[in-house]
Amino acid sequence: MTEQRTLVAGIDSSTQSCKVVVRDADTGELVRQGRASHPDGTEIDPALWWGALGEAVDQAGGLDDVQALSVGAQQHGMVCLDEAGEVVRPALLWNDTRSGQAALDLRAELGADGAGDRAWAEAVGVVPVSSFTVTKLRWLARNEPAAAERTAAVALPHDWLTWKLAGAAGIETLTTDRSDASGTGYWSATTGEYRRDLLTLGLGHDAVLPAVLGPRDTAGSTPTGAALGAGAGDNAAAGLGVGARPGDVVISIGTSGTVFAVADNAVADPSGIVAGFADATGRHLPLVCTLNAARVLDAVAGTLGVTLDELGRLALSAPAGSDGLVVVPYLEGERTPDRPDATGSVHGLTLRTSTAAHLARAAIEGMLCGLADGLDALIAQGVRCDRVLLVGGGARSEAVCRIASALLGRPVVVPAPGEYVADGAARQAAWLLSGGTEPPEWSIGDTLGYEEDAAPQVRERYAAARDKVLPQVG
Ligand SMILES: Nc1ncnc2c1ncn2[C@@H]1O[C@H](COP(=O)(O)OP(=O)(O)O)[C@@H](O)[C@H]1O
Ligand SMILES: O=C(CO)[C@@H](O)[C@H](O)COP(=O)(O)O
Repeated sequence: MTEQRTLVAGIDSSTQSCKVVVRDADTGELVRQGRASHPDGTEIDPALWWGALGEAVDQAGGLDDVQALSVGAQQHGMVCLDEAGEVVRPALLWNDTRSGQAALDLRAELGADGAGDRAWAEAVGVVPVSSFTVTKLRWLARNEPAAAERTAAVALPHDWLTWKLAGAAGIETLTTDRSDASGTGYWSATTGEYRRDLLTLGLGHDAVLPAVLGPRDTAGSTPTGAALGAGAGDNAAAGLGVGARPGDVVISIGTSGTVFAVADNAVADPSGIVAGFADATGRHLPLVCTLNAARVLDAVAGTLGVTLDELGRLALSAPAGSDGLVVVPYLEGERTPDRPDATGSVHGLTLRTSTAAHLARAAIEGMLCGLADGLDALIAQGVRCDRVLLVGGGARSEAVCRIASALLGRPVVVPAPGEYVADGAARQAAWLLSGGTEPPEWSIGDTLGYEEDAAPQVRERYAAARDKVLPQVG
């Protein structure tokens, strides 16, 4: 007789797609998985996330035999609901930069000459930039006042999906978790409390906010009786998925580029470079995020008319530093540094550097230099870095892994290609079932290690070019 095993599921509703994994709760073994695409764009009707989730679940063979599941999702997205729980307008995503001015206004309103930035960092661990929910709410209040007025509750992507999976009862039943609440700009990871005054400063009035669950709390159950975990922001879920411990720094190269670490203490960085988020285990997750990561590779591969694999091969055929060619990759504006209106630029063009190989390498180097700057900022905040783990779609490229090791000046460890956000959500669901004080031990399997000669000169030249960019037109 075959032994009945307990199954859990994890969902990653990320910027570009929805991924579902079904795993054995005890061993973590992958049993089934599915995936469906999201449309492009920086605002999206949440119904499209729900549709993609259904498609990905179907592809993963359904969830009827699953005993618990959790949702991880892109952070910060503004999902406004009215009294009846209807979506008020399409969600504005983390990478939508229209609220750049709103961010500046919110900072100035808490104090002049940098005092406002310090006040925000102390209050909620972040200094407003266009990514955060509170600045999107301010944009809404100023530009679509009727929609702001109709907004009775504000949720994040994973809150809304979890609520839908639980049957979407009234807006007062919405839940979130510490990690995602910490990216709103109106919840403090230090006190564990909402700052309703800051919500009101953004939206113009108070609203229902999701109850903030602890890592092992339940958000209810699905109609088929599966327990719902608290869920998490995608970076916190990835941290759980790779089993990050204090001393590990995770660099994720997806639509966003992120550099983060699990830490015992909260960070409050008044420069705003390091965000003082919470993690998915009850600890903290200081994090640096760039807007331009894997899509830079997509864009340059498209320009050159090559596949991503060919782009990597071309890049490795050019010398380190691309003979002085530098790509500053602000293709969607940038968040770190805070340049919502910037465009990308290419410097150092000569007859010698005007080759596909030079451009391919310079694009990968430029994208990674932004992340290397992020690692420096994290370390400057006192974060330990004993080991760097590289994950996300971009980590599937050998060229990215090799060049990352050279630019970071450290070895990098690359887990086997996988869906670590969805895995982290599944692990949280397994934790809910086990009820242990720590998540169940799941192995991430074999890893690859890359250790290249350090190339500080590449970062120095990038630093000289980094600020020489034009604003967007119009
Ligand atoms: N072999 C590869 N080489 C380089 N990049 C890759 C490769 N495979 C996938 N990617 C990149 O992965 C990205 C998607 O990564 P992912 O982590 O799934 O993003 P997100 O979670 O933000 O939706 C794509 O933009 C693509 O450029
Ligand atoms: O804004 C952040 C982190 O602060 C991003 O990391 C988003 O959470 C989007 O993630 P991906 O879709 O790129 O994984």
